Amino acid sequence: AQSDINDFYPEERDALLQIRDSLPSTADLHALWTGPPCRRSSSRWRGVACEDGHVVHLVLQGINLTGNLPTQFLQNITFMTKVSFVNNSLRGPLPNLTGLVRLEQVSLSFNWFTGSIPPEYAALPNLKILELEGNSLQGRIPGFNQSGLIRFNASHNLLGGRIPRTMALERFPRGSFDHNSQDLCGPQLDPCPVLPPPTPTPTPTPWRKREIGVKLWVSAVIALGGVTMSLSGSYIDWSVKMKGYSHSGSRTNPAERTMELDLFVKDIPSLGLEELLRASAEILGKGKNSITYKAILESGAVVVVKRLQNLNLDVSSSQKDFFQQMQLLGNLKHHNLAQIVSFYYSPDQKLIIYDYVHGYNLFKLLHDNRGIGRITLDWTARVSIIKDVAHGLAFLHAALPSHGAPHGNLKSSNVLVRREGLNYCCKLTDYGLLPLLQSRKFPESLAVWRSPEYCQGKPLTHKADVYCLGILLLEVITGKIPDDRPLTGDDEASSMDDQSEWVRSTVNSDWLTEILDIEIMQSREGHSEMFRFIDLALECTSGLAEKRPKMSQVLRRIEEIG
Ligand SMILES: Nc1ncnc2c1ncn2[C@@H]1O[C@H](COP(=O)(O)OP(=O)(O)OP(=O)(O)O)[C@@H](O)[C@H]1O
Repeated sequence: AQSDINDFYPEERDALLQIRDSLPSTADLHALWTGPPCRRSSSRWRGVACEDGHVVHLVLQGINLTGNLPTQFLQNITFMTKVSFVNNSLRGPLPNLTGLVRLEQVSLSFNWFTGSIPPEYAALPNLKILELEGNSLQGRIPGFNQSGLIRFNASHNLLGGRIPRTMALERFPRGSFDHNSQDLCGPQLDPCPVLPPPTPTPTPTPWRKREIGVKLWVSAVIALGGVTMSLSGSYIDWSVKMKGYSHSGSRTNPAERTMELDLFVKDIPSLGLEELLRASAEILGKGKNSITYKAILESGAVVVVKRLQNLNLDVSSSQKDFFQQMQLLGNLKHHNLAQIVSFYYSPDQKLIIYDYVHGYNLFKLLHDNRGIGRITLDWTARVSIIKDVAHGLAFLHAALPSHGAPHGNLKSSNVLVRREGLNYCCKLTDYGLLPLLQSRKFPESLAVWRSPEYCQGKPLTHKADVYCLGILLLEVITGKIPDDRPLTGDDEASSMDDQSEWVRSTVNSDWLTEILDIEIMQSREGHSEMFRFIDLALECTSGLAEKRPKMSQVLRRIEEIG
């Protein structure tokens, strides 16, 4: 009989070591994956499970595993039944799974995988769960028809064409397929066209070669170019995303493309739309109403492009309203706002182009990587962040007095934090879009839609932003993530379902110091300020909008405290 130590298969270990040795992550796999992966039916390796000395599960989720998965590495782990790399930063093609006949679960969602879904995935005889959502996969969906398939999700990719009409795939709802290319079709989404689309005639001059008179003044971001260029090699093809409207967007007319856009940054260097389309881009985030890209232009300049989606379903505003709103927002200048550089409108596409802010968003700074290896955010930094946020919001309130909620989407992921030496500088983004999104269709997609008054069907005022600021203050002080469960969307039910419960449970503690984020609790100074901020946050999150202070008062109090 083999001893325990030898009771594993070296080729399986070697395969796992390829990951350990080639992909950085926040889990220290070098320290955690030593010795044999399996001891009969147990494993000490993080994320690995074994049976009879064979590796059967590999589950590495949310550890920021970064880079290209070695494509063939799984081939030698022939007893594998479950593989999951959900919520990492893996790039390149999906792994080869040919011959892994025991596989029951393949979960690769929320990464940056590109290329197509390999047809051999449809030949895995025992597949029960396939999760691929939230990548950048292209091409057609293969004809999955495994009778045991109980979960399938390929949404939020760039897939196109006809969804194969198999019994297995027809069992899955719209949500398994939506947010892909416009031409992905089938009974689960929009029906496919009966006739093949006509060949375009005559063949137009390639759009890249057209004279496009669009100019964007981007010198403000050129200064950041050097920093971001160092990230080269990890970008998806931005022009693929944009071709959605350049080619298939039949309603886009050439005159519109050559129209001069309004520009909000005054410096001289110019840029055509052509160059924007050629820029390589990386997806920064996908929300219910938008996808946000970081685009690196040929000049090295970096911009952020927010592509608003679903507005044609929701928007009550016309092109004129969109232009007016963008003119208003683009002309706002404040050092605590991410500057809008320009915008683009076509019937199918609405783009807002911002200055790129080099740094992290506040959500990441507060919550990512808690535990070993985390860089803590001390109290001084938090006070300076709170002040910047309050200045940015107070400016918006003064500049847009007639707007319901001038920011409308204040939350920690929309606070961009740049480190400047020992100091932090924050810029608010995603502001001013409420008038363009007047629908209850996606009730969780704007922060003000979680305020008590909205949930009770009442109109939104500046006080809804104050409410969001109160939530943000509590998040900064307690380190707790605000309740983000989707609302029901049904007025009566959702009136009970705003974030008030989260506020109460967050501050409801017998020992006041227990509510402080552990990272600031240990600081020797500042406790009385922390509690004064909590008092202010509670006033800001009052269930009654009229009881909340005005933003100008909030700013004054923050200045007094800090
Ligand atoms: N101007 C910018 N500069 C740098 N990073 C940005 C900029 N704008 C947005 N980002 C980053 O892109 C991410 C995605 O933005 P996006 O607004 O789509 O996401 P979100 O905040 O998660 O969702 P929502 O659509 O509800 O605001 C943000 O979390 C932020 O970190």
